[in-house]
Amino acid sequence: MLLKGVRPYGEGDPVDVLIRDGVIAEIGNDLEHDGEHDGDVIEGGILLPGFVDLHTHLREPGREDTETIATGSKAAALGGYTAVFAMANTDPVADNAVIVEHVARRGREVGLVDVHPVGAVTVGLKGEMLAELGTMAKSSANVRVFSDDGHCVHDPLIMRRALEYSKSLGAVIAQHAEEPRLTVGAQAHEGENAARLGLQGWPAAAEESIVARDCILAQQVGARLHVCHVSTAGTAEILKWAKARGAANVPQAGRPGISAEVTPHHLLLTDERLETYDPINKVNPPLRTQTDVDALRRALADGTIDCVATDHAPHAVQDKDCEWSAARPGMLGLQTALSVVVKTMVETGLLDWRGVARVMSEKPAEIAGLTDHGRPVEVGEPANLTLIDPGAKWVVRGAELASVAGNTPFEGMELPGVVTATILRGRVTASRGRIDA
Ligand SMILES: NC(=O)N[C@@H](CC(=O)O)C(=O)O
Ligand SMILES: [Zn+2]
Ligand SMILES: [Zn+2]
Repeated sequence: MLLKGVRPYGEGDPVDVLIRDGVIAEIGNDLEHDGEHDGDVIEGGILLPGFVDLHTHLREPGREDTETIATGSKAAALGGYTAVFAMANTDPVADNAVIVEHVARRGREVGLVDVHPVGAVTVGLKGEMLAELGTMAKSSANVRVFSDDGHCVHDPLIMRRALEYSKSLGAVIAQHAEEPRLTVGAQAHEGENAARLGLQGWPAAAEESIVARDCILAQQVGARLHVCHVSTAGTAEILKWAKARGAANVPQAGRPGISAEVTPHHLLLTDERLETYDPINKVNPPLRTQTDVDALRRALADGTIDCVATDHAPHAVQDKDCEWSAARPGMLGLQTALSVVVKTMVETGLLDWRGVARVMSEKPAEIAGLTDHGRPVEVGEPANLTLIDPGAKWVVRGAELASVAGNTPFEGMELPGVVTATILRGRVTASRGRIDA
């Protein structure tokens, strides 16, 4: 395959990139095919390492009416992703080797993106008994990220045991930080808007108190903690404090002791959208205030928050087109993530394209311990790549997205940045909005 006139990280003059046997073989000018096979030739664009999503809900097994590993993989490839981590809140829950091996095998069969199953921390996500982290880690799914996402590991002793166990496995615990006793019946950010609209509040303290506790536990144990979907300015401050404090005892050289992600929707949307009571805007943790949005953008730019993760959460029409308190929380994210990052971070000057590569590919891969994704765009590296047309714009239509579900909060928005090609080990998986099956 030959990429002609592309600009790695959007820097310097256009170059040609020759890919052979799934590896970047040559980078230079006026490169030609090596003759034996013509392969694809793709022209132009900004070349980045393929995106890695640490937080995706593929809904298989159990809710294939909203997404499957196949449709979710298509959405991921169209969004520029070459690897995704599929959360364990499936039905049955991915709290044992059989389920995680099924998800990994299905992902390989579909073959559009590397699907890495996340293992549950506790049996059934109930927060009461540790799941078999060891057998999931030793299974052919090679699980290295454990999370009860959708639920919080709220018992501090269980969380401490999970951190100790994950440390022995060289794994990381990804926490959905929500103190459940502070969010009983919570529907939206606890602030002026929820009060005025009569919606039960989801206080920032419910997230921040868990994050502070978990940072202290992780540093005491010397284990690795990843904070899911950071949503408040306060959590960003706690992360800055914890990272400064914990700089000394990084448990595994080269891999962050404490890391965190922010979602595209928390970088752009606020609780002003509650006005319409449209449950498309219902999400856990909830949309917060503009002050929070601005703080999250700054924290992502300065590295306090390590990466972007989509929290791609497909839901059926009947779980969204209903009255607010009955609706399921969650938003689609895989196909719109890059564009929202361009709109909120690149166009605002907070990140350059090297920064986009860091937060969407390099850091997620490092946190999860992937060795073949998030690599430099250099000769000898695996050809897991994403080509972007930065100047193009597109209008989001939920019905046109690859997911079975259509619950995008960006419906009708014109967004900047189009993924023109996604390449998985030298093979085009998606180009200009089409899947190259
Ligand atoms: N984010 C959400 O609002 N929902 C997620 C679960 C989660 O991430 O908490 C889901 O699985 O639907
Ligand atoms: Zn969550
Ligand atoms: Zn989630």
